[in-house]
Amino acid sequence: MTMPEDPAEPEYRQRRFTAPPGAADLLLIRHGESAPARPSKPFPLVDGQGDPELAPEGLVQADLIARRLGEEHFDALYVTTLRRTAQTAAPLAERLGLTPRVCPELREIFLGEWEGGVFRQKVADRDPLAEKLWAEERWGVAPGAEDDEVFAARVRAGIERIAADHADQRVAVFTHGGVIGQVLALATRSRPFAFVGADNGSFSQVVVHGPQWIVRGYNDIAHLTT
Ligand SMILES: O=C(O)[C@H](O)COP(=O)(O)O
Repeated sequence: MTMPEDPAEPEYRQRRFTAPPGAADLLLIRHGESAPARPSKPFPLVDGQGDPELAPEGLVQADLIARRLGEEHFDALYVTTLRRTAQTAAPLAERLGLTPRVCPELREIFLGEWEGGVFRQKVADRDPLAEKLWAEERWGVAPGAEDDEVFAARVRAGIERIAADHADQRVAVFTHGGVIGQVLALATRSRPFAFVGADNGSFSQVVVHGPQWIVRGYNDIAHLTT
């Protein structure tokens, strides 16, 4: 026999996630597809780093990002020093009436002698050093590349700076595949490359609350596949 419910008894529903007070809610967006690398025409460099423009496919992805997010609220948009992030942010920035800010710390890993498009060729050719880089999960295997710990520290500094400037706010950060992988590795203490390979135009989400970085999503591409 079931007992009748006592209307005075308290009940406890499952809790929905809410960001802790003071946290910054960061949507990490990988830029759209960039122009193909051609051995005869290396990418222009900015501070030594390859700076291709978006490919036509990347421009379409930028529009799809703006269509998905254009009715949502963001307090700020960030891009890096590399034009593929600014080009990807442009349609959303226009819809929202926000001017993107630049976070240099969240520029891509510096790949030394493999900048300008060479990295893609080495990977496609299954160059032994490229195979070693993937096997050991260390960018520093590329000749002259940025040290992995230095990269991790600057990415951490960039995320911490944005989080400090945007407590209780929501921010879209247009950045790079290597950077998104690094942010999620820092958040989860995972293998270094466990989250490398986010798709162009994808969304990943991290809620940053001091040293506590809460992962809310990785590689959401629903807006690109409809
Ligand atoms: O394909 C590339 O050029 C590298 O993987 C760089 O990735 P990114 O375009 O996300 O910076």
